[in-house]
Amino acid sequence: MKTISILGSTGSIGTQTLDVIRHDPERYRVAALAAGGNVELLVQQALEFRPSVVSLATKEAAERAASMLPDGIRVLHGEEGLIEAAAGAGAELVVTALVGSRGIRSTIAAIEAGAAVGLANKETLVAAGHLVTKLAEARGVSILPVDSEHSAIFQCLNGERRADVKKITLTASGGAFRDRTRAELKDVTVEQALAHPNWAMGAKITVDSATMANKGLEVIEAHWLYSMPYEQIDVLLHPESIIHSMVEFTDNSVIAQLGVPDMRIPIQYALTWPERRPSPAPALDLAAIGRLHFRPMDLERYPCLRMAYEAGRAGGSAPIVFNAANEAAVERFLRGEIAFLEIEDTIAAMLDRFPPEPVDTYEAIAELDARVRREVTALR
Ligand SMILES: NC(=O)C1=CN([C@@H]2O[C@H](COP(=O)(O)OP(=O)(O)OC[C@H]3O[C@@H](n4cnc5c(N)ncnc54)[C@H](OP(=O)(O)O)[C@@H]3O)[C@@H](O)[C@H]2O)C=CC1
Ligand SMILES: CC(=O)[C@@H](O)[C@H](O)COP(=O)(O)O
Ligand SMILES: [Mn+2]
Repeated sequence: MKTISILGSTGSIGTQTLDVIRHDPERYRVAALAAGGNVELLVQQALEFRPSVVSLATKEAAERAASMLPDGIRVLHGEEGLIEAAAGAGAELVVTALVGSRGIRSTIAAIEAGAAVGLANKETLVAAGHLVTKLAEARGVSILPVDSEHSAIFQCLNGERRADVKKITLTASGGAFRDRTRAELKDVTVEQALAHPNWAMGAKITVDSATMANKGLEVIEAHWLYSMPYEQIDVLLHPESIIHSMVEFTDNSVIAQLGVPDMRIPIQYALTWPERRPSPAPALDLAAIGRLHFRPMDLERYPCLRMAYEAGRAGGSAPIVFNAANEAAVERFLRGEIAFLEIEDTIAAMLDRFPPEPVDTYEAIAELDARVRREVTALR
């Protein structure tokens, strides 16, 4: 039986992780669940899975949850509650499914406690990849990718020698606007940006898919997870999201991982690795799909991806600035305060305003992240 804590249990990844657990209940015990403000769903999950710790974002939310839960469950809140859920509930594996850079601190806490990490929160590696990978190595802790592309690469690299890898290729669906020109992006609405063609995900990542910032974050995530130079990380448009990513070797052999676009497959692999188990997700039927399509990536069409490559290559503070500017701009877009194309303008402005410099501690990352957010909020 594996003991698991889930940070962000009420979100898209969190609820699908619980679905994987529900499908194979003898194998898992849930140690802790942490969420933001969705008290009703968290309480429902706690009554079903009986963790010893739950945490919510605020004291008020935690008090409301406590009034609905039995005495045996400790109800915590805020950053301290998150850290306790990550590090104090005895989990062997912590699934990090918070959205955004607020996931960094609790991921570090899980690693410091010696727990393996099922990493969905890609912003952690984008902003703190240099610290988190070093810490995980020092503690002998595995970071198991949940992100579908990185799970695919993880599976393709199984048993291979790193020296034999020529390049990795991340596939990109193109998101909600894959068939629009840049001119056609001027007046797109929030509702249109949230209509991802293949995946049902949280709002922030769905907008990131539409701007291609998601693939930019994933390029940086792959750089840290697989110690891969940016020159050896490619992106290929693949509208069907059936090939989740691939690895090309020195002999020009290419190994790809395929499956239906259902996150329960990569989530489950992070939970069961190195074993495989029957999945609640449907099987892939290539004959029914018939054809798969591919298009080259155009960095002029997708400046967010170009800026992510540049920020990743520059290193130091640049990916932190890219990530914080993107998060704050997407929040503003979702609130209707800025237009879709102003997301990329905001990132460009922040990368100009904050030239790359070394950032070597978690505290310095958090401080820079907050400064960039303040600047974005103050724009216009
Ligand atoms: N969804 C997907 O298919 C994929 C997601 N990812 C990555 O996984 C991460 C999660 O994405 P996704 O599940 O889509 O996001 P969602 O928005 O669906 O879920 C976010 C979760 O974070 C919780 N949360 C928000 N604020 C706080 C807070 N202050 N304290 C504690 N918890 C908080 C939310 O709680 P509440 O709802 O209760 O407020 C919710 O449980 C992201 O980094 C994303 O990029 C990667 C690959 C695929
Ligand atoms: C499911 C998953 O891993 C997402 O990150 C997905 O990759 C988003 O799709 P895009 O390829 O459109 O970014
Ligand atoms: Mn992905």
